Amino acid sequence: MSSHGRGHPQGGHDDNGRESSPYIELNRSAWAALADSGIEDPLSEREVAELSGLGDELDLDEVREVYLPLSRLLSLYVESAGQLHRHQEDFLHRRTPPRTPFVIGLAGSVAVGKSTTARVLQQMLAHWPEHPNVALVTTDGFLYPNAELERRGILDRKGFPESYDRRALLRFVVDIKSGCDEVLAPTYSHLVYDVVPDEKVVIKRPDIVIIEGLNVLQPPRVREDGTAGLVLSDFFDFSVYVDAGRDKIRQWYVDRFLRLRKTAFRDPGSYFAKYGALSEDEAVAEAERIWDTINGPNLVQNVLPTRSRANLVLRKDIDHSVRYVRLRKL
Ligand SMILES: Nc1ncnc2c1ncn2[C@@H]1O[C@H](COP(=O)(O)OP(=O)(O)O)[C@@H](O)[C@H]1O
Ligand SMILES: CC(C)(COP(=O)(O)O)[C@@H](O)C(=O)NCCC(=O)O
Repeated sequence: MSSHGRGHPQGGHDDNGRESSPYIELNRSAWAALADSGIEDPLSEREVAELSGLGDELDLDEVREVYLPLSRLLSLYVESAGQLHRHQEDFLHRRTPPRTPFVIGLAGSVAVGKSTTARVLQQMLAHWPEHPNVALVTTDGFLYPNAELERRGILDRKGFPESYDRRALLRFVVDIKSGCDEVLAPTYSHLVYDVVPDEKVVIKRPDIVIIEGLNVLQPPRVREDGTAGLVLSDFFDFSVYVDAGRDKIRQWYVDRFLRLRKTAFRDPGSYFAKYGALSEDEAVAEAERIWDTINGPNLVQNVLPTRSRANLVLRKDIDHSVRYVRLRKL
């Protein structure tokens, strides 16, 4: 265990008598010190402001202290994955190895700020000349359409594992990893609260693909005969879990709902336009109801249990800044 990290109760002891653990936990300043001080600011103040999601605080310090070390670490992983892939192709005597994009899974609760993290990583990784083409895909496009969720009686379980077309998601990531020149991803509109049937994201010859969503780290389901198939995360080269205390995330969800009430919900096309007329107290009660019946239970039952599977956990404080980082070192 590092002197600046925190101990873990699980595991025995290593040769030096220290507690052994597959994780290393670094507080913010210890993690920030891993950024190469020789590198100038990777993003401008304006870029940072544009990347920040609704209600998500993001500033240059966060980029320098949290995301710069992370993008350096990820670049090491990208390089070594590329080398390993080339060695394996040599072993197979394949003369023209297919390109295999590096895939990053990004998980975490609704309203924890995954999309901001994903956008920052996308921009920063694209600044490295070795891998300029970084694509970002959110899994909400793979949700079943509302009509299908209704037919299955699970419209009030949007975001739960069964609300996604998991087979299509798996096919998508296999196509990406197989080096297909062009892969299409379906899209979702938060405004309409449904998938958009005719709108696809086109992913062309990417170097890196970030797949962001609540349930990207779900383990496989065990079939009746005891076997289990492949899952999305089997194709991840690295995974990040954005984490915060449950009460904090609930608060952020309610705060965001109140902000959306003054912005997006005013749009007559919004599924939530009906909430525009609610008083502040009624809006808080409605946001808390949605949280306590859908997003909160999904977090506890399905999302949180996948946290230990991530290579890296970014743990946020109430002000949305990352307080410590936990890396799987083994
Ligand atoms: N009802 C909504 N109307 C418009 N935008 C929304 C709505 N709900 C969420 N969003 C936006 O969609 C994005 C994804 O939100 P979410 O899935 O909660 O993930 P996260 O907060 O972890 O990024 C965020 O940028 C958020 O501001
Ligand atoms: C669309 C979502 C399931 C998130 O999907 P993701 O991109 O994580 O796959 C979520 O934002 C959502 O709408 N949940 C349903 C409950 C609610 O209205 O907040």
